[in-house]
Amino acid sequence: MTVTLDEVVKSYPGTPVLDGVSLTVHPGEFVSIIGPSGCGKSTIFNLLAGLDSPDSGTVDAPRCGYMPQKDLLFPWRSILDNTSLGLEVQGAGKKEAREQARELFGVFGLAGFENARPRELSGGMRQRAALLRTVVQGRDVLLLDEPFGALDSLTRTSMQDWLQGVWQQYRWTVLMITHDIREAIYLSDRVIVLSQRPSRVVTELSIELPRPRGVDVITTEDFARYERRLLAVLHA
Ligand SMILES: Nc1ncnc2c1ncn2[C@@H]1O[C@H](COP(=O)(O)OP(=O)(O)OP(=O)(O)O)[C@@H](O)[C@H]1O
Repeated sequence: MTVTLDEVVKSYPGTPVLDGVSLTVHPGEFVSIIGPSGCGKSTIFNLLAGLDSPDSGTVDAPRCGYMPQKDLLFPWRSILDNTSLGLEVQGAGKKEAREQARELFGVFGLAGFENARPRELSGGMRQRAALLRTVVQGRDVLLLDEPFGALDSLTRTSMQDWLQGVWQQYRWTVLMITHDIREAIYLSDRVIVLSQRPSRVVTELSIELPRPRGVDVITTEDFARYERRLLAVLHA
């Protein structure tokens, strides 16, 4: 099912945020949103997740799994119980929820950590656990709000590489917010650039780099060309 925002306008008291934003994400696509700080990226996610409503325009989204910037893992729950929580909230039995989550532990690089507490995990592992919790809920679309924003650059690079690989395998429909142009290019089929607040879509760039992508794609001339185009738009 396709995600669509059509001419969406949204203001908070005294702050016009979205000024007619239109965008589409097709099933199985990986799309990134980049734009200046405060331009309304998280607001778009809140609208898609049904946590807020637009002043005008339409939002048409299937059921979205939302991974917020903070991992929000409960410190007192095991990783298995943290990752099965979303399914339990949706009404699944505890045993069934745990089994479904457990099946993904290998792919998410968490095998053997089922009974660990969040504090025992590295930053990258915590983010993978938060993503696992979102994915296991079986939503049609994943909304990832700066999933790697808080990680150091080496961990971040290996997480991007890992996400590229699992996405290639599962082909989830993903909409991701990032501040990192290279991350957007490396992972996405399409990059959407927003203007300063009140924001509109200024550019959409299709990333036609062959998949699966390895880290060596980052040093290619095609990659550099995409990077230059996005930098030019963002600093126009
Ligand atoms: N619930 C709210 N009530 C009032 N103002 C809000 C609310 N949510 C967001 N805003 C304001 O709306 C603007 C856009 O916020 P939003 O978090 O969507 O931007 P963003 O692009 O995600 O920012 P960043 O890149 O810094 O994470 C900001 O000025 C913010 O202060």
